[in-house]
Amino acid sequence: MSIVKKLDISKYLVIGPENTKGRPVATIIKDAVNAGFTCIQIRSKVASAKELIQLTRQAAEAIEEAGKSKEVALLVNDRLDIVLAARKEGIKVDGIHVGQTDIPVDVCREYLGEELIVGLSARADELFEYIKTADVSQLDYFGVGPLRETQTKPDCGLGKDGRVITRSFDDIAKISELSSIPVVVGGGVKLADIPSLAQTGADGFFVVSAVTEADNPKLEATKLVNAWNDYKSREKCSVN
Ligand SMILES: Cc1ncc(COP(=O)(O)OP(=O)(O)O)c(N)n1
Ligand SMILES: Cc1ncsc1CCOP(=O)(O)O
Ligand SMILES: [Mg+2]
Repeated sequence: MSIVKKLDISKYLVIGPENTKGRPVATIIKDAVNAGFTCIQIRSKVASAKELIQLTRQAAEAIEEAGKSKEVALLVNDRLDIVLAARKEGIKVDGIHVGQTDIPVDVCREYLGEELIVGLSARADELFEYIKTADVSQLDYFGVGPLRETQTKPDCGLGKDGRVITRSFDDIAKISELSSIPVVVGGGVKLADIPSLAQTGADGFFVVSAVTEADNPKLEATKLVNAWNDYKSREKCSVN
């Protein structure tokens, strides 16, 4: 089965070398995947193309070493060229995440085909209307946020008036209900937020610093995974 059909964005790590306090990106990815993270995105605003390809290779190897290549998707942020170059080198990379001002979704789809993943950050302004009306025919999921302002991406959620629009748990519940494709929520998400986020009906959470800046990334990743899974298994019991 292609990875796009079993895409799991419930526990999603976004990571680059600028986030890790000097520690190897691949080691933190391996820790996160072993802890139960289900999706990894390589995101760097400072790495060169060559470095991004190398990071993608190391990430793919880390996922492989954890024995999770068939279920954990590896995406690259922004850079269609890196996805294509990495795949040409035989690296198992599964798709791309783009934002509203990045390469258009239809171009990504044209180059990546139907078997790879294309994720898109939802707009900040008029978000409810956007989620209701956006063309999602070539998309696999929406990234939504921020829950709160974050130093990792200070421009996240910037509205037309130059102010950051944060999302309440009620907003996220509404967005999750309105969206016809899966929704993953990030931006300032910490361990204490996971139970409330899991209750919103969102398909998952994404984090950078909660894992990448932790003294013990594996322990923090495990706590995040357990918090999400605990809520979801309790929810399942109460339905059955
Ligand atoms: C899962 C996920 N959601 C949103 C984003 C933000 O993407 P974008 O708006 O393009 O901003 P940059 O990450 O490129 O700064 C994301 N990367 N991942
Ligand atoms: C990549 C990205 N996109 C929206 S917020 C963000 C960064 C979130 O970082 P953190 O989890 O450290 O707040
Ligand atoms: Mg982007």
